[in-house]
Amino acid sequence: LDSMVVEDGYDGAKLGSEMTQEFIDDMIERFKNGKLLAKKYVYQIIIAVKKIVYDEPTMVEVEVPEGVEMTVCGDTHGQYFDLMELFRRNGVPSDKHWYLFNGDFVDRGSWSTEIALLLYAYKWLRPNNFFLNRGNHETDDMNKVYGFEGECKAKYNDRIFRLFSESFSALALATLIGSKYLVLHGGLFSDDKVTLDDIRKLNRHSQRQPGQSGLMMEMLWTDPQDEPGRGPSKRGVGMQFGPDVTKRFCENNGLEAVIRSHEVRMDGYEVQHDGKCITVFSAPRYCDSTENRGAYINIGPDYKLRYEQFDAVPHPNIRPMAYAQSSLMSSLM
Ligand SMILES: O=C(O)c1nn[nH]c1-c1ccccc1
Ligand SMILES: [Mn+2]
Ligand SMILES: [Mn+2]
Ligand SMILES: [Mn+2]
Repeated sequence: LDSMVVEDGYDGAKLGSEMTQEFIDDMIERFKNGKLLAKKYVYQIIIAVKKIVYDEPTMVEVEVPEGVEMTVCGDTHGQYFDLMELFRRNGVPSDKHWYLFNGDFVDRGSWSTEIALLLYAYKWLRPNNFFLNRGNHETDDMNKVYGFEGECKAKYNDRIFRLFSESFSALALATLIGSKYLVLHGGLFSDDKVTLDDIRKLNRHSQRQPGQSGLMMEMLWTDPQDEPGRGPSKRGVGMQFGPDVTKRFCENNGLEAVIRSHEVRMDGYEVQHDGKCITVFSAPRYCDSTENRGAYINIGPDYKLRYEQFDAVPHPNIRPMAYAQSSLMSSLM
């Protein structure tokens, strides 16, 4: 890395051995204007964040101290200009304004590298008050089909995609807020006996991709259903869990609720299962087609959940999945 030089003509801020707010501010403007980062800096950012997140527990545990507000965001799916709107409405990450992004940062929207690099830059700058959960779109199979792999190759190169892929495998799978709210991308389990300790003890590094079964797959893929019990997944992967499953899990683990994402909601969020299963989704006008709002959840030291909604903003005329490799091409590669 040290021997790598910044390409000629790069007119952005310099990055030294540590991330700075100044670099982030410059990066935000560059991305708004359709510019890229120097590849050397992209390598540095991903490598630094992979190291940070690799050493985090599979379930990160965080309290909200006095004077701090924690915002939980759901899927952003490469919708960079809508993420800018969220930060404009709700405030940017700072020492007093902590953020947790609950997976599916990339794919679908065509500014996935911009979102991934911005979230990673914040994680590097503020490792203890900026949090990232893995989603089912932080996986190779989804990135090949839904645009992130193609976007990395189009804007940067294949090595950068492979570095992102390794960093995605290192991400935490859940975040426990105030011992009250378990935040994870998909949802609960086919086995009633799963406890927070099982999640803590899960060695996420032994399996880079979630596969078709097991705790990691279920945490990234399952969905709530209104009917009691469990049902088949509509996605062909995972399963669906009813209000009784959520009630038992919360009782067994001393939780007030499970906060998850993974599904679009017309209001940007939905409270289900008698208030014990909350979906939050932060990609308004999803894929430029669904007329949904976006939402995020603000949590203060009182641990009350405050829901806020926001609307999509105009973006440059690049369609969703503009860089997705055609399925034929990617199957031939
Ligand atoms: O791309 C999405 O909308 C999405 N977000 N989470 N999971 C999916 C998904 C899963 C399987 C097939 C298509 C989309
Ligand atoms: Mn606000
Ligand atoms: Mn999603
Ligand atoms: Mn998802």
